Amino acid sequence: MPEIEARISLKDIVDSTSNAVVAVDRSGIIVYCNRQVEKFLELPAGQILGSHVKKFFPTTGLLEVLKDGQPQLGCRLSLKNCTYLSNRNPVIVNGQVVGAVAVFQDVTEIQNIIDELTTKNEKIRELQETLTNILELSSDGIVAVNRDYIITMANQAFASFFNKRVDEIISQHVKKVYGNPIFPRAMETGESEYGYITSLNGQEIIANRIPIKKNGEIVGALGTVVFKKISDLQALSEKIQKLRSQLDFYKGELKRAHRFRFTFEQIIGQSPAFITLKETARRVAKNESTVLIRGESGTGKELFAHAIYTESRRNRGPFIKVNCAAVPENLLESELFGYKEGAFTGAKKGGHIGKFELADKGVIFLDEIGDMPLLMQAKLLRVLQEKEIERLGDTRPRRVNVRVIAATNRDLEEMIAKNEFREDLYYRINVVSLNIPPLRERIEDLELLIDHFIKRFNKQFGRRVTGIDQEAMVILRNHRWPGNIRELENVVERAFNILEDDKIRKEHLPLYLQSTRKYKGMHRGGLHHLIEEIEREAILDALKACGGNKHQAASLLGISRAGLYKKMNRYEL
Ligand SMILES: Nc1ncnc2c1ncn2[C@@H]1O[C@H](COP(=O)(O)OP(=O)(O)OP(=O)(O)O)[C@@H](O)[C@H]1O
Repeated sequence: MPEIEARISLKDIVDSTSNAVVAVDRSGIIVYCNRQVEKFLELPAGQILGSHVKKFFPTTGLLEVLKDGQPQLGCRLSLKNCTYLSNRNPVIVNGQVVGAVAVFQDVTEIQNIIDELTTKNEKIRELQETLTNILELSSDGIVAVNRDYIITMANQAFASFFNKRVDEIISQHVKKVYGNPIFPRAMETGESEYGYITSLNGQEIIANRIPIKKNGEIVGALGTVVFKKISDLQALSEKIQKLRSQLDFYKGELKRAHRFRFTFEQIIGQSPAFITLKETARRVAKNESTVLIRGESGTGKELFAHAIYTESRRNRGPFIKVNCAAVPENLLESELFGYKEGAFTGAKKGGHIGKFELADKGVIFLDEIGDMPLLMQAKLLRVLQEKEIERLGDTRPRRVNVRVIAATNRDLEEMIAKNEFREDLYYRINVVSLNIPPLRERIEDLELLIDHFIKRFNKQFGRRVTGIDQEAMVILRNHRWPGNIRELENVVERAFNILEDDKIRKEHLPLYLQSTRKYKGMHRGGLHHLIEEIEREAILDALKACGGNKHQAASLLGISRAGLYKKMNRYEL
């Protein structure tokens, strides 16, 4: 020992520690500092010794230690962005405090670690709170177990299956809480299972079980109850089914609406009366009034109804068409107003939405309103007045926001006189009336219309037909056009099917239009055969001109409907 003392002084030892050491005398004057202090203050000892300690360490506690003789241990202080732990002790000689010494240790790194841990702890606490919130907000029952089937986490929705609180089931073995543990498979195979049916406390449920893995090893499992009652699922499935069929319907209607979305620009006609009519219709489109469109068959009533809808504020809503003449009388009510599930035998499950409900916020187009049975007319009137419908078999009224556009080719005034049409309904729907003139009354539009159809069929057939020759034009101009524009459209389409060059000529027109053709074919089977051939072709043409409507075709041909059916049978049409 004495030898070591000779070679290593006490100063050398104190200088070698990583701690800084400062000693003051009774009056606080620095009498000693080691090399760490010189380094820290970046001054040589000569400039430190003899100065008052406050000069270099303004917050020092050494003066207090000098005063009360009590050591101060483990004090934390910050100097030059570093954190130090300081132990301050009095220097006592002969029972008297003759000075004080402070030893500082740089703990910045430790402090940084502590700070980091504190922040992490805070984050963990926040995460825990979020998780607890999620668990409690979820209406699905959630439970987690560890490898030993001890419940480590659960929410109230799950605990409620057993009429318990969460804290009563946490840390319990699953078997203690409920008889049939739902986890073994997930725990053993490590595979998730979704949507399996099981029972929990006597209640049939649909659940998922998912293994919890850590570093590839199964450490537990998570169970979630998706449906508390199977009946919930059935109700949901029915709802989806219903929505799906509604969606299909809407898709179809949307397609139709896109296909047939007509504007006034597409309604061809330059005759003065027609221009005035279009202007009136445009104006009418902007308000909400019910519109009655009148005109012979094929004059473009539906086209006008569409254009009014397209130009109206309701054009983002649906356009729903009902052909009152085409729907059998006994089905018209359910077609218009829908029915409730079980309303009658054969009623669809989930009921059926009527056209009025489907047209909500849009337009309903009641075509051939003159053919609506009287009983339905009364029901329609009530809906128009009350703006509410009742589904068949349902007493709950449902509000509908629908604009009505009706059309007919019948003489409603005459029908009223014969008690075939209700006068009150007539006044309800006849708020604004648009009369579309037949083609023969605006024959000046014929050429324009033919041009329009030629362009359309050129596109459709990929042809380059340039027009119609003079002879054919004269024939068409002299025709009475009982089938109106529809008939003309069919005549042009028929010509496209037979012509080979670029002009429509007389021979491309249907037989009933070309008066000379009758005599061809005499040689083939005599007069009787010829008459039959002409009759057959005339029926075909009339049907085409009337879009397949037999009632109209019969009146076009000037025969009864029964007569038309007979002839159609005979010619196997
Ligand atoms: N002004 C027109 N311009 C162009 N095409 C027209 C015009 N008017 C009618 N059409 C066409 O004629 C055909 C018949 O029109 P629409 O169905 O609108 O007649 P409608 O009066 O409603 O017939 P119906 O009384 O038989 O129901 C449609 O193909 C339509 O596109």
